[in-house]
Amino acid sequence: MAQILKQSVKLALVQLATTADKSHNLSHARTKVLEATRQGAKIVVLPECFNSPYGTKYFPQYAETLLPSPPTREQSPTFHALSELAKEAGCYLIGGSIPEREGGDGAKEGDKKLYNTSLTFSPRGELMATHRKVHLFDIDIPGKIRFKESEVLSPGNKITLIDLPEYGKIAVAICYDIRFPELATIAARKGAFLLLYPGAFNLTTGALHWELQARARAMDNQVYVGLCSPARDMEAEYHAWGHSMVVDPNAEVLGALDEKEGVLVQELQAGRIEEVRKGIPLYTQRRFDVYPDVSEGGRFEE
Ligand SMILES: NC(=O)CCC(=O)C(=O)O
Repeated sequence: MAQILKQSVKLALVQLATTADKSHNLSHARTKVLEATRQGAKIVVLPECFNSPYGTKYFPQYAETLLPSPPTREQSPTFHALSELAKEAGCYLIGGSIPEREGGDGAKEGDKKLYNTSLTFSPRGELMATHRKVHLFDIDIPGKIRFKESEVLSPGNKITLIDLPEYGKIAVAICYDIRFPELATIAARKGAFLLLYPGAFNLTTGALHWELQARARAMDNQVYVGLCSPARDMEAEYHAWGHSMVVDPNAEVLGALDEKEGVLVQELQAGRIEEVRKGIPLYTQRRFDVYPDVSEGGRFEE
């Protein structure tokens, strides 16, 4: 039987120090992505909101229009920067996420919906997939943190699975999406070898849940998981947790950063998923006579 990960591959997570200056963020991302590919990475991930500060008041200010695709350079400088960078670096580039403003002529500019959106480009610079964050980050922990993405953002409506022909399928979702295991399970059961989450947890939930979520999604589904955060900036309004990490199909942390800027490069081994699944054969032990098979559902188109 064909392996789920067809050949071993180096994955890089770029824990970028982001600023309020979009063009600086884009050129700095370029430097770091090229640093990753010089170390042999073929799949490179940027963090959630990698080209802007993270915060509801910033989303409208930094939003770019992506549709109809391809956008002009004026509509989306980030689309073009990522496309050119993927080509220059010769890697699959998961462009973290950016605030997106709905395109088209319909609504007035100020009424157009905003999304938190991730773009994935091929090594030829072609757009392969778009993921709009499905589960918006709305939490309120008294005395600690209140954040309501839904005050300005609209949710996406699909699961994003991407076929990288030489390696196999990956799934991309964004940060808070990781808390919803159904999404991960559906993607894994549809054949993903790797679940990627550009994300920006915070200092309250980060310590408690960041690694736990990553390892849980890996353990439940016996796949690789990568979480890519921005570096922490205590001068910014939102303090990201950092600690970007790669977890293997047996839920072991293969590598992790601290809170500072850094590039984590980790090899994902072909055959490792099968080895783990052979030892603990969840895949043949499910009881769909007792509970439903969630992977029979799932929406893949917006
Ligand atoms: N940007 C986010 O979605 C943050 C999610 C988060 O911090 C959490 O605890 O979940």
